[in-house]
Amino acid sequence: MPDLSPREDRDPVVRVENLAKGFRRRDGSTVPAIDGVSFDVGPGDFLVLLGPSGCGKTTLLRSIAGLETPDGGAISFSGRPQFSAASQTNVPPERRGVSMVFQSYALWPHMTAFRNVSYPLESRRSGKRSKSEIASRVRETLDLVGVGELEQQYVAQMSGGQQQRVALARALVSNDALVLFDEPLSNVDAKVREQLRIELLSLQRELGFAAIFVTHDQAEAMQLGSRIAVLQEGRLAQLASPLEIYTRPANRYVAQFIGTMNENLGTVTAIKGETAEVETGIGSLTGHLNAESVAVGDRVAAMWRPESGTMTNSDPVAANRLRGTVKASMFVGSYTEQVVDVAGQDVRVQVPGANVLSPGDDVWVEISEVDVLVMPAEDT
Ligand SMILES: Nc1ncnc2c1ncn2[C@@H]1O[C@H](COP(=O)(O)OP(=O)(O)OP(=O)(O)O)[C@@H](O)[C@H]1O
Repeated sequence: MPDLSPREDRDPVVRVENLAKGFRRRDGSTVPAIDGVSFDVGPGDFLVLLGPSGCGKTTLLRSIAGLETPDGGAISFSGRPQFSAASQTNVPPERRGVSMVFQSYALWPHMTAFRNVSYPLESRRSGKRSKSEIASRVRETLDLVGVGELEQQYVAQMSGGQQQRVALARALVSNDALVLFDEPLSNVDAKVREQLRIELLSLQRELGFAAIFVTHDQAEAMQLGSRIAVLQEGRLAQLASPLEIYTRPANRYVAQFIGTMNENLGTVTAIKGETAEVETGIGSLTGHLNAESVAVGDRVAAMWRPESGTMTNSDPVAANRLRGTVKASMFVGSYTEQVVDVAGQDVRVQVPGANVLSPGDDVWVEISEVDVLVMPAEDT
């Protein structure tokens, strides 16, 4: 098994430098699937690669695994080069010492859970173990992921959730420092998915491996990631903690992709330090300026989260107040979703608990200045 222990303390588990990969289309043009991406993954990190279909997540993950050969840049694991366009290094996947969990499980359906999980240990040339050592390691891992009692069952006879647990056991059995996940939970039903996320996180904390996890589901990314890399057409739009991505999205694309946002387009009428006043179709909104390059007269988007709005029918006090009429009011359990017509545009407000209003009610919506982000309009 390749030694992934860091050569020097400062070497991350994974370093990706200026990676690029293009695919040739039939018409001869090239799609830049990854376009100059760089990041580090430290020990115990859980990095989520997030973005819509076609943004390059899978190509990036497969390049790290060695299943795809990039055109440019470099990849190293704990200081050891795995790929380098400059020095023409390209370590084959089976010698990189990483495990991968796929959306399709990629198990052998007519083999037992035990055989599926023991295979990586038997097939790795270095670090040969005895049969009984392998058997006890396989049983321990199957127990760890909660399918110990299914060890002699054929994979074809298992539910999707059970199969994905076996696939997880197969990835964890070699105890690699890095485990890669390619949308592993998208084929299991919502309840099982939720449960597997919680278990995956506690397993990752317990075992201490670094994880890179691809998903297009932003809620999954928020739940799992210690950091999230949002990809936009092969480039890194933002790499930050879930909290930072949610509260301080780098641009309009990230803001629109993560959670729900009210977005009001308008023109900047005044700038004071980091605060900008924007004249929008629903009135004047003041908020935090997200980019230095914005000037008075520029076209921008004023963006705010539904949960940042409050509703009142008495005189409002916040800097941003909008007068509107309730269009719909839906109790969804922990909050009530209000859709309010303000000057012909819908705004969404989430208020805690049950607070159902009648359509046609006149209301004020208030949003504090710190909760409104002002971003360049073209930044999508
Ligand atoms: N083998 C290939 N040949 C040609 N183009 C490809 C190939 N693989 C990927 N692409 C293109 O590269 C871009 C990135 O694809 P990739 O599969 O990495 O995206 P993704 O974000 O993982 O999408 P999804 O969530 O749909 O899997 C897309 O435009 C895709 O069409």
